[in-house]
Amino acid sequence: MSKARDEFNLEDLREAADYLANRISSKPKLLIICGTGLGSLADLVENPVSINYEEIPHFPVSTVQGHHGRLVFGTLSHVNVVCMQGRFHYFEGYSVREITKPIRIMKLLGVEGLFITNSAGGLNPQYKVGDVMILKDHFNFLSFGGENPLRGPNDDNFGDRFIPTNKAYNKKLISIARDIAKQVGLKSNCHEGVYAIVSGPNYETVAESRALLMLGVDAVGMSTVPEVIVAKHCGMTVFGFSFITNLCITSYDTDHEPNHGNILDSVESRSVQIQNFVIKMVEASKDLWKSDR
Ligand SMILES: O=P(O)(O)O[C@H]1O[C@H](CO)[C@@H](O)[C@H]1O
Ligand code: HPA
Repeated sequence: MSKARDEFNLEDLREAADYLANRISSKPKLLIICGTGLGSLADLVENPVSINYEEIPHFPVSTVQGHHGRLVFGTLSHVNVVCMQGRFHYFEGYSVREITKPIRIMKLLGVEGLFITNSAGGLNPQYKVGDVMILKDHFNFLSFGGENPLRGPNDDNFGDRFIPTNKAYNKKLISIARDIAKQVGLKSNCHEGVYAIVSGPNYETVAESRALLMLGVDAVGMSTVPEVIVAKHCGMTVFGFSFITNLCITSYDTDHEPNHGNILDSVESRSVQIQNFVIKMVEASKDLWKSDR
């Protein structure tokens, strides 16, 4: 029986990175992944060059409503950035290695930092719809079931076989984010918490939401963690936040049900504040991403 080609095959990753390098005039230092409904973050990019995922060799394609499926290269606060307007999820049928392929391609292009965003359901009883949660840690339920993107042959070109993840989210960037949240008017709507990935695509049962809460999870979604693990493996500096689009249901006495349409609408309501938050985060951290470093 023939063995399937490894999604992290270096030749394929290099082919994709070389293709992108030939289409852009300056290489990015910072990758911004736009979560569900947060694609308008890419509208902030100056002198944009957009490349559809379909055009890039070996790149996966987006299948979820609210994810455009293109890379937007350009500058933000004088930093060379690339936005992924659309990400990949395990529930779409992709393996966790396929989901995280873009991280390795960007590393080959010279990216040193990752700003990762997502839409998530709030579990912490203090959270409200429209709040922001800065990620201080995560809980990888996929990995508990063996679905870790680093499972399989380790490529030493990128990083070591065994890596720590207890400091996955950069503390300095978290502290900067605290101040910036106040500046953009998010003070009482901004929290620091633990994000958990579940496979989806169904939203949680009452029993599942209650269990997640007991385990110390503040917000739950279906993304982000695989990308963060692969970014840490290849030495990137990571900052992440969740936009709380709905509250997880922990009571049997309600008729309410979460749905993706409402989730997209709730992001819309705060998009300007979120954009300002991201612009100021890039501005405040720009010494980390200087192009001549
Ligand atoms: O994590 P992002 O891509 O922001 O999207 C979140 O929103 C979708 C569910 O409404 C799921 O895909 C979940 O992961
Ligand atoms: N659960 C899981 N994923 C999500 C949710 C949720 O409530 N909201 C947005 N993404």
